[in-house]
Formats: sequence, structure tokens, C-alpha cells
Amino acid sequence: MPPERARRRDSIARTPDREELVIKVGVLGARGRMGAEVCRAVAGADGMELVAAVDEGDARDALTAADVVVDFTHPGVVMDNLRWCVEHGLHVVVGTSGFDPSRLDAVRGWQAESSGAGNVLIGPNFGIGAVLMMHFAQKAAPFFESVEVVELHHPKKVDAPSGTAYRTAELIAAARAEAGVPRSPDATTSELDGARGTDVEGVRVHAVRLSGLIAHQEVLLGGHGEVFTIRHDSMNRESFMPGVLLAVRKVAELPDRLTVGIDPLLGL
Ligand SMILES: NC(=O)C1=CN([C@@H]2O[C@H](COP(=O)(O)OP(=O)(O)OC[C@H]3O[C@@H](n4cnc5c(N)ncnc54)[C@H](OP(=O)(O)O)[C@@H]3O)[C@@H](O)[C@H]2O)C=CC1
Ligand SMILES: O=C(O)C1=N[C@H](C(=O)O)C[C@H](O)C1
Repeated sequence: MPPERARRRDSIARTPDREELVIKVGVLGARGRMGAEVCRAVAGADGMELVAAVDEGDARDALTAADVVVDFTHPGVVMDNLRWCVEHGLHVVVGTSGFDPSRLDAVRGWQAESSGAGNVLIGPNFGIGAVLMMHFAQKAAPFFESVEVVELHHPKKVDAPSGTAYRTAELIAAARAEAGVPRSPDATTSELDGARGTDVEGVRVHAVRLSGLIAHQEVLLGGHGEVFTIRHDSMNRESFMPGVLLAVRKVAELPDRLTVGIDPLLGL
């Protein structure tokens, strides 16, 4: 990384009077549903400048003008993009889904190998309500015998289950394991393929694809004679923008090279 760029990138993290520093932002997946919304949000945000809007088939070189790159592309291409950004010393905010523990390990490996690597913030969901839904689900999970996750999305979504549902199940599983709560009871011995959803770390996750929907999730927690339902609905893609802009503003200051979720930025 050229020394001048390294100095500027580090100053984003260190400058106490950050309000005066304009953060240069590049967007990957800029012509997509989310990427286009991010471009609009960045262009209209105080203290930010959109310096590169890159989509499939475009050269990534324009992104080197950025301090922070935002990726909303596709689970099949995000790792290649991320590796390129890490190797070019850029801070990255990733909204693209598809991150399992092995992918996170790969990112950590690239950061360890690359001197001057920037910070990476992977946000399974940038909706403030969705982050709270995951947080509350994690808190509630040890108190109920049964828990299942149902995610509901627009039919153009290419991956299932959603990154949000996957992350929610991981958090629930970790909370239950820590509290010593056994797996949810389930007497099923015969089923049509997929009828019981998929198993994410012992938590059943079900995916619905339906015209008219954007992004929705229910966490169902069942106990003795009671059911506690936590539901979140994203009514449009603009709803993700406050979280994305917060992540762009704060990614350089994060204490860890790799962070999953914007929870710490919300004080959770
Ligand atoms: N974290 C969050 O809060 C949210 C996350 N998401 C996630 O964001 C991702 C994108 O969703 P969405 O915007 O709906 O999807 P879209 O398909 O609308 O957008 C993806 C865009 O990325 C482009 N693209 C494909 N390959 C590359 C590449 N190598 N470099 C640059 N651009 C590329 C696509 O081009 P082409 O169409 O030509 O392939 C397309 O324009 C998904 O993983 C989704 O789950 C969505 C909403 C919120
Ligand atoms: O593809 C989408 O639309 C969304 N994807 C993310 C996910 O997979 O969790 C976030 C949100 O659910 C919208």
C-alpha cells in the first residue's frame, strides 16, 4: 500500500475531529438492489463522499481511492472481493450473506498475512430492529425448551437460509450451550426432505420465499404452556441504511480486525 494512502487510512481511525474528515467510500455491487441504495445513502450523507461505484464486469481499481469499501454483492463472489480489499489495505463493511466459521477464518488468515490490512466489519443484518431481534433471541434462548427460526424473504434472494437466520441460530445455540440447555425436543422420525427445515448448530431454521415480501424473521420460543415470538420486518431497503452508514463511520475505529455484527456500535 502506498505510504500516503496508509497515512490517510490511519488518520480516519485516529483523527479526533473526525467530523471534518470526509470518508471516501467505494461500493461493490453498486447496481444491485442494496448497492444502489447504499450509493444513494452515501452520496446524501454528511462527511462521506462516494468515490467508486463498482459492479460485475467493472475493474476494481477505482476502489483504491476509497477509505472504506462497502460490499453488497453475492455469496459466490464476496470472498474474492474481500481478499482483494484486504490485500489493498482498505477498511471493508460487508453486507453480503454467506459467512460461516470457515469463511471468517479465511478472512482472519488474509489479514494476518497482509501487512497494513484494514478492518473488516461483516454485518449479517444492518437493520437496527433486526440486530435487536438477534440480541433478544440470544437473551431469551436459554429460558425456553424449544426454539426455531423462520425467515421470510422476497423470491429474488439467491441464498437460503438468510445470513440473518444463520447468525441468529448461531447466537441462540451458543447461549443455550453456555447455559447447558439441551436441544429442542423433536420426535420426528419420518419426514419429507426439508419439512423440518435445516439444522444450524442444533437449531431448526425454515426459509420462506414469497412475492410481496422484503426481509422478515420470526424466532419462536416455546416453553410450558407459553410461546414467545420475536418478529422483525424490513419494509424497504432504505431501512438498512442507518446501520450501513454507522458501520462506514466506525469501521476504522473498531478494536478488532474482524468484527461480526454492528452490535458493539450500538452499545450492545
Ligand atoms: N446485511 C444486510 O443488512 C443485508 C444484506 N443483504 C445481502 O446483500 C447481498 C446483495 O443483495 P441484493 O442487493 O438484494 O442483490 P442483487 O443481486 O440485487 O445485487 C448484487 C449486485 O452485485 C453484482 N455483482 C455480482 N458479482 C459482482 C462482482 N464480482 N463484483 C461486483 N459486483 C458484483 C450483481 O451484478 P449481476 O446482477 O450482474 O450479477 C448485482 O448488481 C445478498 O447477499 C443479500 O443477502 C441484503 C439486504 C440487507
Ligand atoms: O437478501 C436479502 O434481501 C437480505 N439478506 C440478508 C440476509 O441474508 O440475512 C439480510 C436481510 O435479511 C435481507
